[in-house]
Amino acid sequence: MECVRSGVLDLQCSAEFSGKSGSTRSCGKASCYANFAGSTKYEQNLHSKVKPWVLSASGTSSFVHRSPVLKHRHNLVVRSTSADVCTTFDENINGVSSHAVEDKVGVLLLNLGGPETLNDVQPFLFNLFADPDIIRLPRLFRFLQRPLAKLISTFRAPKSKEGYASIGGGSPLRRITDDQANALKVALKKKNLEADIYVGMRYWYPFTEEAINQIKKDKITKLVVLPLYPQYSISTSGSSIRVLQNIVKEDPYFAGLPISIIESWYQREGYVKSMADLIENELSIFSTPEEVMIFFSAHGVPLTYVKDAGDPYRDQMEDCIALIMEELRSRGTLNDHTLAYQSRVGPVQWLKPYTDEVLVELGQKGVKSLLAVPVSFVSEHIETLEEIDMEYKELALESGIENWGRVPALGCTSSFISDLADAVVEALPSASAIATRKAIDTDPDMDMMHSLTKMFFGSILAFLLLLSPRLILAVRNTLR
Ligand SMILES: C=CC1=C(C)c2cc3[nH]c(cc4nc(cc5[nH]c(cc1n2)c(C)c5CCC(=O)O)C(CCC(=O)O)=C4C)c(C)c3C=C
Ligand SMILES: [Fe+2]
Repeated sequence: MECVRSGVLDLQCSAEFSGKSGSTRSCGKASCYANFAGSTKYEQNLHSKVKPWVLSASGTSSFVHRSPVLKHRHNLVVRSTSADVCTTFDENINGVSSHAVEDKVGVLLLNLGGPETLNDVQPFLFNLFADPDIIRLPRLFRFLQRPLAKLISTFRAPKSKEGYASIGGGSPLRRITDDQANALKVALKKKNLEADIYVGMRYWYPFTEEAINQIKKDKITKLVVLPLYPQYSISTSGSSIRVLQNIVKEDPYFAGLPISIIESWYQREGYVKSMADLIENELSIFSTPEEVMIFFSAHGVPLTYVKDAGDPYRDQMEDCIALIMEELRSRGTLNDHTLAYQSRVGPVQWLKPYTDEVLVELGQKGVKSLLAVPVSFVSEHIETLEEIDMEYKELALESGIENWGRVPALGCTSSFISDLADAVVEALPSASAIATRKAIDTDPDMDMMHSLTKMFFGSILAFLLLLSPRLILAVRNTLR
C-alpha cells in the first residue's frame, strides 16, 4: 500500500471530475469521491510539471490523469482529496478480489477498423468522414456532414485504394485486433480473471454497435472499456467512447451496467518498457547503433483539435516520448531523438513538425542512420506498412539518409499484452454505472449558444418570410 502526501502519486481510489456543474458521489469507500461535470472543452491543467488533465467532454468519462514524471505504474492515476488517504488498487491486483465471484466480466477493445477489400475502401472512408469527431463542423452545419462525407470519400477513395492495394488489398487491422483480443483473454486468465473480450471498431466491421449487442446478449455484469490507442485524442478514443455513451444513454441495461473506461495508457510502465525493448532490438541491427537518430512518427491531428478543442493528444504524445527516452537512457541508450507527425489529410494545418519535412531536413543536416518508430498505434496498418515503409523510406533515402530501420508495432508482444491485462484488472474496481454520472455530455453554455444561434437565424428567416410578399411586390414594382 502506498501513501500519497503531495502532488505525485500512484493510484488512488478516487476519481475527480471537474467542471462547472459538478456534483459529488460516493463510490463506496470512505475516501472515494467522484465529482462529475459537463463541460465540452477538455480542460487541461498544465501549470504544474506533473500535468494532470481533466476530461469532461461530450463523449468521455472523466478521470484525472497525471503523466510524465510520475512513476508510470498504473493506467488510472487520479488525485486524492485528502493527503492522508492511502489506498491503492495494488491490494486487488493479484487476487482480483474487488469484484464479486458471480460477476460476468467483459472487456471491450475499441479500435478504428479498416477496409478488408478494395471495395470496402469508399464506404469505410464515408464512415470515417461522417464522424463529427473527424470532420468537426459547427452545429449549424451538421446537416452537411453526410453529403460532405460522401463527396470527400468519393474523391479520396482512388488514392486510398492504391495504398491498400500496395499492402495486399486491405487493412490487417481486424486480424491483428482479434489476435490481441485472444492474447488478452489468455493473459487475463493467467491473472485469475475470466473475461469475455469484445472488439468494437469505429468505422468498419465488427462495428462498436455489434460488440455492444453481443455484450448485452451475453449478460455481462461488469465492463472494462479499453481503446487500443495509447494516447487519447478526440478523433480516436474520444469518438469511440462517444458512440458508446450514446448507446448507454438509450439503453437501460447499459445505463445500469458498471463500466470502467481506460482512456489512455501510454504512461504505463509495461507499455513504455515494451516500446523501449522494441527500439533497442532494432537499434542493435545497425552497424553503429549509437549514431542512429530515433525518429518517433505519430499520427497527426488538425491543429485546431489541440488549440481550440483542448485535445490532450499532443501533450500526451510528448509525455509518452519523454517516458520512452527516459527508459532508454536508464538502460544506457543515449541516442538523439525527434518527434514528428504524419498522415495529414486535407488543406488545414495539422500538428507540426510534419514527418516528411523533418526527414528531408535531417538528410540535409547530414544524419546518415535513422530508426522510424510509429508511436500512436499498436498494430501494423496502412500508415506503417505503406506510408512509413514505402513513402517515407524512399524520401529519407533520397534526402541523404543511408541506413533506414523501422520499429514494428507492438501487436501481440507478450510484455505489452500482459500490461494491458494488468490495466484491465486495475480498472475493474472503479467500474460504475454511467447512468449515475450526471450530465456527462451536456454543456449548458453550449446548449445556450446553440439555442441563441437558432433563435437568431430563425428570427432572420421569419422576418424575411414575413417580408417576402412585400419584397416580391417591391421588386416587381421596381422592375416595371
Ligand atoms: C492515433 C491514431 C490516429 C489518429 C489521431 C487519427 C486521426 C485522423 N485520421 C484521419 C483520416 C484518416 N485516417 C485513416 C486511416 C487510419 N487512421 C489511423 C489512426 C489515427 N487516425 C489508422 C490506424 C488508420 C489506418 C487504418 C487501416 O486501415 O489500416 C484514413 C484512411 C487511409 C487513408 O486514406 O489514408 C483516413 C482518411 C483524420 C482526418 C484524423 C483526424 C481528424
Ligand atoms: Fe487516421
